Amino acid sequence: MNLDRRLITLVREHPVPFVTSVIAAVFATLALIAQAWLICRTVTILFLEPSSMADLPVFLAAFGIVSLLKTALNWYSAREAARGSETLRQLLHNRLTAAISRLGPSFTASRRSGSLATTLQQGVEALDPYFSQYLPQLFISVLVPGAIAAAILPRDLLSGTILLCTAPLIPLFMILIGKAAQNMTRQQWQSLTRMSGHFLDMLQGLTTLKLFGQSRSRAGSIEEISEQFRTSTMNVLKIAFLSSLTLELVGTIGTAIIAVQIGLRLMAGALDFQTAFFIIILTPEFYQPLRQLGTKFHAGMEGSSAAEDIFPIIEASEESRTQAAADALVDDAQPVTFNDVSFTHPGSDHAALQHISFTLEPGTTTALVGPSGAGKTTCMNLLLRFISPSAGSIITGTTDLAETDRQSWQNRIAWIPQHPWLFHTSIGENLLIARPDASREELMQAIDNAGLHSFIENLPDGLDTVVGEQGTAISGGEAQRVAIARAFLRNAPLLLLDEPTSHTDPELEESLQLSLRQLMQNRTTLVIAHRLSTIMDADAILVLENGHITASGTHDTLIRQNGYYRSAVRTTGGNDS
Ligand SMILES: Nc1ncnc2c1ncn2[C@@H]1O[C@H](COP(=O)(O)OP(=O)(O)OP(=O)(O)O)[C@@H](O)[C@H]1O
Repeated sequence: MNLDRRLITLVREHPVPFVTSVIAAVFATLALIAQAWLICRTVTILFLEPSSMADLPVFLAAFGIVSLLKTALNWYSAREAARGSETLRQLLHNRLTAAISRLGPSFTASRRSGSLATTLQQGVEALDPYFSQYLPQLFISVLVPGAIAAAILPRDLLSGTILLCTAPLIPLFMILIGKAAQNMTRQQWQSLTRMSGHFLDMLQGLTTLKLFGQSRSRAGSIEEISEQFRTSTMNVLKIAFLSSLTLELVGTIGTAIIAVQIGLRLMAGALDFQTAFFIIILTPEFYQPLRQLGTKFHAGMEGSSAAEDIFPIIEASEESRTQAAADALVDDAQPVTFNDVSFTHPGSDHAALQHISFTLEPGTTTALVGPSGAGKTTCMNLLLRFISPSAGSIITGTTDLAETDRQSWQNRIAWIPQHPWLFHTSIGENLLIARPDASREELMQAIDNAGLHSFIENLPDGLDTVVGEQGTAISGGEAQRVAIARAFLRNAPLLLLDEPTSHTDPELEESLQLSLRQLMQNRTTLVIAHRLSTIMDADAILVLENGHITASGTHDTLIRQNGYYRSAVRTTGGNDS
């Protein structure tokens, strides 16, 4: 019946609007029964009991009041359900966003951005009809027919029994059809997320596609995926129409049986007119909620499918939070030691790191060098706690990093990635992201230290100039300076630095290095070195090859050994890894 346990648990957290909605719907049904009785009374007086004509104005007035009440109650029921749905969707959206941010970049990197965005937006929105229509309707379709049957049974046992016997056929058919439709709805949802992922991928890589003359063939594959989505949508719609038709049929046949047997008994004089009329009016209303449940069934299935995408993300992040909740706060400046660490990426058949051991001594600079794919970024991600070791441990002081609070650990880190991300907002806000409570003086000092002063002075609106996506264009070197300024603002004891591979002009390069050297002073630094020339002064250089540390030492000791480091320095002239 599309009753996802996790969605129901969510409703239990905020049950009031839903309970109110169902109660209002039940009262609306009572008003409907009263309305039916008043109509019967009025018609009976008009045609069969002229002697009671004096009571007619009272019945008409009561009919007007009850009709108004019923309309108001139905409106209130729908409004409460919509309010409950709004609260739950907001709650789920917040939890999902928090879960994604808690799971971090290694999680987002493992998912296609487009499909993640679809889950976050359309997935949560797909739950609106589930919460606001399908779920209340489930209760209404039990309570309302129940109330109507209770009103009919004491007046006419036969009609009541026919209603009670035919009613279960509707949910029975719904379950049978639902089972067939479940897979199709799932397929439709998967096609949608796949299509979104593919589309975003294509948009982001449009330059590359154009350059290689592949944009047309890629447009073809978008067409193919859209066609798959269209086919799966049509399949789902076919089932939805089929289920509506079946349920309508059951409702119509049930109504017809009641009408025929009532007509026959009325003609035979076995039933009085008022009771017969009362039952005839109420019978379609008896089937109505069940029919509506049929039309909302599709919304229920879509909600359940979306939930299957949403909840695994929240549950995965809950696991990591449970672990973090028991954690201690991180101690201050301490050596950080990799103790026999191994790591295999999920889904990969080989280990990215195998039995790695080294120590970052406080206040020193350690450089990681090695060919592409050696495991340098994996080391950095382990330190950033975007991922955790598959075996071995990382120790800070005497505490296992896994037992410390992740946020408090990350607060002690300044990270300069290879491609710093600039948000579509002012340059000032882009900098303050590193420390939102920084004073104006601290911000200006960081800008000075990073050598960004003249760049910002020349921007049309200074610090308020919008940069990032579609904002003022910013060069790779300037973006790197923004990252350095962020690190100055962060003022964290542990500095992780992924050197940019692109060459800037020598003058800019020199001034970037100056800023970096100033930043590295008195901090524990780990640098992924792509330009070997920049790490000659490092306190320790670790050579990483194929997931193993194959050599370590200073520049002077390593250059004397016949290994990767010496050959890399010789082949690149000390300029590139
Ligand atoms: N998300 C991932 N899933 C599966 N395997 C991965 C993933 N990320 C990296 N790897 C693999 O792990 C190994 C180490 O990769 P890593 O990115 O750490 O190397 P690297 O030394 O930083 O390379 P580069 O200098 O080119 O950035 C490689 O074999 C890579 O293919």
